[in-house]
Parts: sequence; C-alpha cells; structure tokens
Amino acid sequence: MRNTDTWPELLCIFGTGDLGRSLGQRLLQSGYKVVYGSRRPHSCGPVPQGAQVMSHTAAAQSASVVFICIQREHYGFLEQLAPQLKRKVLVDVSNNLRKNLYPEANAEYLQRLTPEAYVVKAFNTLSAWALQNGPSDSNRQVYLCGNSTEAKEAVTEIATRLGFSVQDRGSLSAARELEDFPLQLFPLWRLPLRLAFGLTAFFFFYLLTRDVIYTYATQKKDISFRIMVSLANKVFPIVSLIMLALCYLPGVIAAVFQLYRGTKYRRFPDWLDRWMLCRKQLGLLALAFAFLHVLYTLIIPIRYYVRYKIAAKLDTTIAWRSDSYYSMGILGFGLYVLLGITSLPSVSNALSWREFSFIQSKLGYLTLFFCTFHTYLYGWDMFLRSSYYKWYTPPGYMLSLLVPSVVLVLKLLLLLPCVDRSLTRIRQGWERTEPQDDSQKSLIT
Ligand SMILES: NC(=O)C1=CN([C@@H]2O[C@H](COP(=O)(O)OP(=O)(O)OC[C@H]3O[C@@H](n4cnc5c(N)ncnc54)[C@H](OP(=O)(O)O)[C@@H]3O)[C@@H](O)[C@H]2O)C=CC1
Ligand SMILES: [Cu+2]
Repeated sequence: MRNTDTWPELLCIFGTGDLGRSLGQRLLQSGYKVVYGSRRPHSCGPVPQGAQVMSHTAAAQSASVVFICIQREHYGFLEQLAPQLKRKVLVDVSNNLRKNLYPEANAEYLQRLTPEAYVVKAFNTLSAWALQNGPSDSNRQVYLCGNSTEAKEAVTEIATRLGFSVQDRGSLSAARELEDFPLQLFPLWRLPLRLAFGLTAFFFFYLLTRDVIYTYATQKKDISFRIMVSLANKVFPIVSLIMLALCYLPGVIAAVFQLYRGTKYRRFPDWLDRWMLCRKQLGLLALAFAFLHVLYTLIIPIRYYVRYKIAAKLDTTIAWRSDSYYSMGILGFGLYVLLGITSLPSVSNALSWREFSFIQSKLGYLTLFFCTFHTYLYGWDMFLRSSYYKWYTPPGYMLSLLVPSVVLVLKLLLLLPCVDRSLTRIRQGWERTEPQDDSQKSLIT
C-alpha cells in the first residue's frame, strides 16, 4: 500500500485553510515533503515555504497519505475523486460545531464517499495553534481510530515523527467519540462547580439573613458593612471545609459498600462512580476557597473596625484559645496546599502509586482533621467570647461541621483493626467465593 523506501516522504494535504497550513508547516519542519490539493491552485492563500500547490487530482496521485483539512460540509466533491483516492490513506481531521449534528461520524461519511480508501480519524483534538507550535506537555496526545491496521500504523508513524504520542482508540466506529472530545466543556468540573456555587449562595443568604438583616430588624443597628469581609470570610471557609469533606466522603462510602457486599468485584452505583471521578476537582475548588479564606483573614488586623475594637487588656486563656485555632488553620492550610500541588499531573507523574495514595489519602484525612478541628476551636472561642455569636452560631456553624465530622468518624471506624483487616482482605481479592452452581458444590463437599 505504501512505499516506505523513499525519504523524505511526500504527503498530501487537501485544503489550504488554517489547519491545512499549520499541519503543512509542522510536517515540513519534521522533514516531510508536502503537496497541497486546492480548488484554486494558483490563487489560494499563502502556503508554508517549500510546499507545492496543485489540483486535488494531481496532488492525490503523488502521495499515499492524504490529510483532508476541509470542513465536512464540503466533502461532497471527494466522491468524484474516489478513483484517484483508491487504496490511499485518508486522514480525517474534522470536527463539528455541535454534538449529533449529523447521523454518522464525519470519518464514516468520508469512508462512505470513498469506499476503497483507508480512512483514519486523527489529529482532530489538536487545534491549528497547537499543531503549529508543536507538542507541549498538555498537547501531546493524538487520538486515532480506523479500520485498517496498516493505515493506522502509517498515521502513527507520522504523528510520532511530529513529536506526538498516539493513542489508538480502535475501529472507525470510535470516530464519533473522538469527534465529541473537543466539544466537551469541562465535563469533570461541572458538578463541583455547581456544588460550590450552590453552597456559596446558600450560606451567603443564610448568613446575610441571620447576621445583617436580623440585627437590623431587632436592634435597628446597621452592620451591613460586614458583608464585604466578615461575611465573605465566613462563607468561604464553610464552603471550603464542606467541599473538602465531600472530596473524601465517596471514598469512605465506597469502603462501606465493599464491606457490606463483601467483595470489590461489584460495580458501585452510578452516582458514586461519577462522584469518585470528580474528587480532584472538588478538592481543587476547596483549596481555592481556603485560599480566599486565608487572604481575607490576613487583612483582618489592618481593618479599621478591628483596630478600633482592640482592647488593651490581655487574657492569656483567650490568647491560648485563639492561637490554637489559628495554628490548626495554618497547619491544615499547609497540608491543603501540599495536596493541591501533588495533584498536578507533572508532580503526580513523578510519584509512585504508593506515594501518591499516601499523600492524597493519609495526609488528606489529616488535612480534613486539622481544618475541622480549626473550625471547632473557632466556634468554641467565639461562643465563649461574645454574646453576639451565641444566637448566631449554632445552626449555620453546626451545618458546616456536620459533613466533615461524619466523614472523620466513618474514617475512624474504618481504621478499627477488625474492620481494617476485612477491608484489606476484600481489596486484595481474597474473599471467599461461593460455589457457582450445584455441580461445583458437589465436587467440593
Ligand atoms: N482550525 C482548527 O484549529 C481545527 C480545525 N479542524 C478541522 O479541520 C478542517 C479544516 O478547518 P480549517 O482549516 O480551520 O478551515 P478553513 O475554513 O480555514 O479552511 C478550509 C479549507 O477547505 C477548503 N474548502 C473550503 N470550501 C471547499 C469546498 N467547497 N470544496 C473543496 N474545498 C473547500 C479551502 O481550501 P482551498 O481553497 O485550498 O480549496 C479552505 O481553505 C475542519 O474540518 C475542521 O473541523 C480540526 C481541528 C482544529
Ligand atoms: Cu479558618
């Protein structure tokens, strides 16, 4: 099918648009020869230096691999070209503007137009910009699929020469999935973002009512200026703590499921699966909120309102209490940042699985513990110190501590030696398997 003896190999690109030009430039830089097929070979836009431009027919005849850098809507003319494209490798790079715009994938449509060509879907997840700049850490992956193994090998070779790493996603029927990739908008972030937004809105309005509006209604005192810093600095830590707890809750629930079922070989319910998959995003958002809390806390001493209230008398008991909750908060935040850093791909790739799970799980629970304890101490301190917090504190404050406390208690229970032993046994797949049917049973007994 291909003549691999001639190097530099000549490759053909149909379409002199953005992607065609970027791809051509990259191919030329990697040592290939490039010929363009265009509707207007003599009046098309600028092409990279060193490339030739011809009619579609002439260009197709000269190469064995043809990149189709044309929008799917204009594929129609390729049907007449089918005889010239016979036994050629056609690379479909196209994307759609929406999901399910057409009944079949673009690559399958191309295969239908040119039944005797070998269509390979590839490169569509890269942008013209990424192609032109060459592979970078985040833009290294090329996904491809197709029915002919040889054709896929040819495209793999080219992509590898361009510096990309290739992932084969199977036959051409996977093309639809590949075409949907670029259309996804932060799929794993959606749930955590909605949650963060919902929690923030809820606690903000809750505190606004209980803090500002209630005070105004009962005491005719206007403390609305507290919205900007004091209120924000209550909402952010609460949301952060709850989200961090929610990041560890699914792991605990999964362990409970496994213990209850006595096996790890049964699938978790869908909601738990989805929840487990977005733990990293939950954790990172929680970290962002913790950051805000730290920043807001740092400015407290320079605020006029606080300096105005500072009393001259020093009470060592109070000093102890408040210093301990600051200290817990700082320790918790330090670990929080560590968790965030180790979740970066470049860092986590450098860790072994054991190291990664040690940090994300053991230190993760420690972080949750510090942050929860910090919140407990804060509440205790405020409760003892000011009468104002006596009525405000309980409901909202308890609510913010509920989820983390549940997670920590469950985790402690899971760490009990007897529970831990059976969980380890289940996770290592040592569980007793019941004989499947009666014939086996009789063999055993
Ligand atoms: N731009 C990007 O970042 C990416 C683009 N893609 C895909 O690459 C393909 C091309 O995209 P892009 O380069 O941006 O698009 P452009 O509009 O920039 O270029 C399309 C090219 O197709 C040719 N063309 C247009 N109309 C017709 C027609 N009726 N018949 C024959 N040829 C025609 C033209 O080349 P000529 O005048 O020489 O014939 C034109 O330059 C698309 O399918 C897109 O989905 C995929 C990933 C990223
Ligand atoms: Cu705090």
